[in-house]
Amino acid sequence: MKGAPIDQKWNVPATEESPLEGGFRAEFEVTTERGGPRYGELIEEVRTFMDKVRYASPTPELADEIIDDLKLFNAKLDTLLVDEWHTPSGTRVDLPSRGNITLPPYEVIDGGEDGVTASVEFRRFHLGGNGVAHGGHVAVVFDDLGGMAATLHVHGIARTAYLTVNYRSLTPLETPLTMRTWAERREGRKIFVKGTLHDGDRLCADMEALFIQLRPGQA
Ligand SMILES: CCCCCCCCCCCCCCCC(=O)SCCNC(=O)CCNC(=O)[C@H](O)C(C)(C)COP(=O)(O)OP(=O)(O)OC[C@H]1O[C@@H](n2cnc3c(N)ncnc32)[C@H](O)[C@@H]1OP(=O)(O)O
Repeated sequence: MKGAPIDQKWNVPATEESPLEGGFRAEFEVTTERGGPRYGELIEEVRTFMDKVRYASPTPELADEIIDDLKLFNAKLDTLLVDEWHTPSGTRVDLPSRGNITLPPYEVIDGGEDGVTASVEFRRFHLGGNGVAHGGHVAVVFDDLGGMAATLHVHGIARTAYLTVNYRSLTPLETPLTMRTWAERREGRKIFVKGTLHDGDRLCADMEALFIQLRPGQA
């Protein structure tokens, strides 16, 4: 298990009430093949590049060279752009963070109706200042794994109404941390979710959030 629990039924079939077009898609196409066998490596290489960019101080000549190289890469990808529902990024359940390049990499250790446990590692490019993680990146992971806990709890798509993070101690970079998220209670479409982030026994942050289960076809 890496980006999401594979044993869960993510492939909810489309119905007339919950169509594929318009609103939030009812159907998540879980994939392990899109982007090919080395897609995870591609994402990892991009993350490493961002780590380097965050800390490098290039000469103007090197910046010119890298800009030209990046333009070539971007032109290559331009020939293969698809919509969000058909990209590997976000749907590859076999990869950390479902292969989603925008998320800090996490691996789901356990996930179901009772909650989600994941190992998350903030990269060097997630630096906030003074060697530790930016609080916004911590909140992003709480949002994604809180949303996953809500989704698994109600077997339906939910959106964040609010999310409050308490930063209890510094969150280190390049260190395997444990995040737990779970639905504390449910009132109809309202799912009250809680979460914690630990470095070993030390609590780095905790959160409380409200997710609203979307109605069929709701955006
Ligand atoms: C392929 C692989 C598969 C894999 C696996 C997938 C795994 C999956 C993981 C992904 C996980 C991603 C998780 C990211 C999730 C986002 O980041 S979503 C993006 C951020 N959120 C947004 O953009 C939401 C913007 N807001 C909205 O769209 C709407 O306001 C909402 C939240 C949907 C609610 O609107 P609504 O449905 O019309 O509901 P509404 O009637 O206003 O409110 C319903 C109830 O909630 C209450 N409520 C609403 N908002 C609030 C609030 N802010 N505070 C308090 N109460 C509130 C209302 O008072 C009402 O209460 P009751 O009167 O029923 O008691």
